[in-house]
Amino acid sequence: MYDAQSAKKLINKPEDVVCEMLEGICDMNPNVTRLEGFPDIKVILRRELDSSKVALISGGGSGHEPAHAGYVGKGMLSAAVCGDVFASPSVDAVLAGIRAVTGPAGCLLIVKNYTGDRINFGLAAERAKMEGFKVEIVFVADDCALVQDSIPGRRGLAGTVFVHKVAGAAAEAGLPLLGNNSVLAEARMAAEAVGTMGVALSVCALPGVKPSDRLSSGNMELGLGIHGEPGAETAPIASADEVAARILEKITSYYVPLKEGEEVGLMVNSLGGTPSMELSIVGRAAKKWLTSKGVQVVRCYCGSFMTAIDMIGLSLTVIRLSPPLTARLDTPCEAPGWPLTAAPSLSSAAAPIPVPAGKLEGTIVGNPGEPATPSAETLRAAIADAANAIMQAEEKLTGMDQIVGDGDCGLTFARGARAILEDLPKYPLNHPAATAIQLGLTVRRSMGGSSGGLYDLFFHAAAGALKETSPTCSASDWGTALQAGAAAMMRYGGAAPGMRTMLDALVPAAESLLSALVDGALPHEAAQAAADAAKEGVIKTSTMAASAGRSSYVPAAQLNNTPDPGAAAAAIWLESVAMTLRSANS
Ligand SMILES: Nc1ncnc2c1ncn2[C@@H]1O[C@H](COP(=O)(O)OP(=O)(O)OP(=O)(O)O)[C@@H](O)[C@H]1O
Repeated sequence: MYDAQSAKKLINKPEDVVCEMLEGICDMNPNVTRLEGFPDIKVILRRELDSSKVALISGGGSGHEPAHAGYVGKGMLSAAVCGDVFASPSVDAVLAGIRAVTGPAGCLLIVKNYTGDRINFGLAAERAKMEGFKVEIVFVADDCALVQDSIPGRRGLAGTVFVHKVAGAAAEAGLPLLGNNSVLAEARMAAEAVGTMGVALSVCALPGVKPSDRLSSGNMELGLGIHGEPGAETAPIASADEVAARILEKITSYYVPLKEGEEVGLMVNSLGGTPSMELSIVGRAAKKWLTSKGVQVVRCYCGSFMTAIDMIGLSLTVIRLSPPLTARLDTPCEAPGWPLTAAPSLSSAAAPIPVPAGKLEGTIVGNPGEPATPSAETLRAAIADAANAIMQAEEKLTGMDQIVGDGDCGLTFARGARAILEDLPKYPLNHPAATAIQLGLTVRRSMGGSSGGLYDLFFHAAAGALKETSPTCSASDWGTALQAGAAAMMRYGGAAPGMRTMLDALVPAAESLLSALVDGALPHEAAQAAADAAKEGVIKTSTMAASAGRSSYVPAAQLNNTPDPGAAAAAIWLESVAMTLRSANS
């Protein structure tokens, strides 16, 4: 019995996945349809076919989407013949596909090199020829993991998609099936120019099947296929840069040797479970590696092209290009699986575009060259200690935010604190208002997120309040500045105390600071009163309902007993300031 709970897959029944997926593909793409005989015959084909052009068919087991049904469209495949998950389609299905799309111009079958696909596509081609169809086959064997002379030979991997694209554009351009200048010749040229190798961090989970626990945490497999079979080598997980280098060394050392100045295309292919973020990081490393070898990476493709269901991992494919081959890759096509890729339209390398400086940026109002006054030294220590305290609390803040928010609070605050420590030597500490402006600019540049914007507002409003008195600031000026900062957060952030935000720490802190001073407290005592009020505010947030920030999206029951991380951060830096003032006073 299928256990949806433990399988964690958005399917109905494991036995229906392929049919329902293909129905979905047709429902969502008005340019394709299914062939009669479905579901025994699982062929997805273009609704409008031009029989004067060579037809292209590919296919194989399902589970590699968008390969191959996602590549059916004008300019790429005429049809995709789909098998069950990781199982080659039947001879009858391939033959039905050939009969359906092949006109007088003939048909090319692009087949990944697997024994089952070779047999079923090969037999279907032979039978179709006997029926009078012009049919040719190109096998793609782009796997670079092993130097292999065994019978099955190298596997067909993501490089197959380049062959689809090149042959598809050639067919669309009206080239004949056979001859020197033909669809077959171009498909072969692409197949010979391409090499692929993958890395996996997890084993894929077939619908309804418990995945193997072969890959322990901390390990990766290099040189795998796309059917969950073990890789050629198991190794401890390495960095993106190292993995890209290891894969590319292997690809280019034997199968796709590259000369300096040669042009290549690069494909970064998710095996199904890898986030775009990681694909881009590896893509960056791969492009850098190739460029460092003097190779020109003229096209990059990044995304899901040939997956292994939900496997975490990716493959890199390198294709040696010449201008005609590149032009085939650039030809527009209507297959939804092929990406809209930017071909460089400008000749010079892309350099970052400079941002015109705003009025405030870089304008240091005070003079950092002046000798520091004693209060400037205290301010420096207070800022440094507070930033260090926030950095030390990163893990704690993240832990809270993972329960009540989006899990980035510790990172965001630590990023801001680190940047403040970097910028601190440049702050005009003799001039508190100017320093507050610089603090605002630092957090604006570094923190990001809602809390970064809110602290930017906070510091700029605080600077406004300090300007009246700057450069000499009393403790009550600092209290007023704290109050003004919190008021600006409320004005623009829309929250108020009681809504489970950092205001629940900052507002009582400002009030306590000012009232302690009115009661005759010394500055460091008033600062301690502010820190204590902030801590009490933090405790209160644990039982508050959230009506602002990410916590407002979290179910109320999950919030209970965990304080608001932004409030906790405020209490941490206020406590640190109080300690610094206390030691400056002793
Ligand atoms: N409107 C607001 N006013 C005051 N403080 C807020 C507000 N929204 C969020 N916060 C505070 O910011 C902290 C982090 O908030 P949140 O997780 O919403 O933002 P973020 O992660 O910094 O940014 P993003 O919204 O881009 O994810 C919260 O713990 C809360 O204290």
